[in-house]
Amino acid sequence: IPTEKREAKLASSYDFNYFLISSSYKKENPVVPMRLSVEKDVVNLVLTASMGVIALTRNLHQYSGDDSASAKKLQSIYGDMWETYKGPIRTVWLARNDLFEKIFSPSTNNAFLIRALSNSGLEEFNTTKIGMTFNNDLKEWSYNRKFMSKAIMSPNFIKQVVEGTQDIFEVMEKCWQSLWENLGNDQIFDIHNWILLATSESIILLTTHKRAYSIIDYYNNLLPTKKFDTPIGALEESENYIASIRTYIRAMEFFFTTPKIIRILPGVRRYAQNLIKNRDLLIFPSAPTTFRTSTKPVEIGGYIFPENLQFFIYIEGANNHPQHWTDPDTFNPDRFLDDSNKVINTFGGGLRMCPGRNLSIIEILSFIVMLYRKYDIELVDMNAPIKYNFNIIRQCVKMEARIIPRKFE
Ligand code: HEM
Repeated sequence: IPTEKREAKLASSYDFNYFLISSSYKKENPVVPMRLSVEKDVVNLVLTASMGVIALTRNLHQYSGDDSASAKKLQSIYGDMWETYKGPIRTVWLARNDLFEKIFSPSTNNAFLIRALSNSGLEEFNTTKIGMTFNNDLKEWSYNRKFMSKAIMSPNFIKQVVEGTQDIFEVMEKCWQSLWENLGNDQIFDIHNWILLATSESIILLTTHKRAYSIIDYYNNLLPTKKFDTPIGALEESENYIASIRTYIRAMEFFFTTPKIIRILPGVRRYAQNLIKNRDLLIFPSAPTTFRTSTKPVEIGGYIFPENLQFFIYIEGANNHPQHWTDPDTFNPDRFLDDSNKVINTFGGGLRMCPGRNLSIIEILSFIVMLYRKYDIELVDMNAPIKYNFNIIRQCVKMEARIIPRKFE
């Protein structure tokens, strides 16, 4: 089908059905829209009215809040390209590396230099002209990005990352030691929280040059009878500060996705105001995201798409694609020895690629070396699914494990 006809077909296929996905993208068995007529019967009337609301909100009622889980399910049904509507907002989802090529191209002529079009929520949260992630002022964004990249790529900075991680790790070990001595060797640790505090402390140390000591705060709450002192000069209320960074990320998602009509509802309004109050507590933190907006008409996967269209890049779906890797869901680090030149888009790509990628890799590597050099980690339940939240980024919320000091002969 010529591309312009495909586009026309795509547009019309949404007009009268409320189904999750356009049948145009479905691989087989196209969806047949169900039609309801208004009858006198009250039950039917209510049903029809609900269908009307659903037709208007389209996929909104199906949105669980977890983009990654929805994407996984949708990819298994519809293949590597599909689209959804949250109310009037059309989003095209892409889940294979070759479909990202134009979006991740490093050219300055790239039609995807903007992550998301400005909307009233992002305006209210004041994030479209400052910072980086949602900054649509490309001059300002480029300046911020160069400044940050230069700062965090310098050898001196990298040295500070490794040394800082080491210091923080030693504080954590001291706390573990005391917990073992006072509560027994079989202690179960929420390993996710310790790691979250350690990495957050590291970022705080690098950005503010102040030690946060949120690990000690956390330990003091776990074992109030054997408290450690927080050293002088530490950032006060560091646990709150870290919680505030997480709230900030949640807020970005809230203001990006919640329509004004919902934001002005009494309870929701209060919530929104609290998120803004939280924003004002902070320096500007970063939030990794995986979506872009077209600023010109563009062809992807054989379809022509208009400008100002939201694209959601499902990186995980592409990274775990069976066409790309053999047994993609098997944990097999050796695969990188054979296929070391394969594309992995974990940090995005092109000019808006994650500027914190080297810092993260260095930090994760340092942390893993320090941990496994001396300890084994044993999950309490190897088969339990990972508990996580999704708001723009996916954050683990709990991971129970025993930390076992390794025995050396
Ligand atoms: C394992 C850790 C991390 C992962 C997996 C990650 C991933 C990502 C991804 C996928 C994007 C979107 C890129 C795109 O659209 O092409 C992104 C953007 C971004 N990341 Fe990260 N990131 C991580 C850590 C960090 C750290 C530590 C920082 C800050 C020091 C950071 C700062 C940013 C910023 C500022 C952006 C927006 C860039 C822009 O719009 O120009 N990230 N990240």
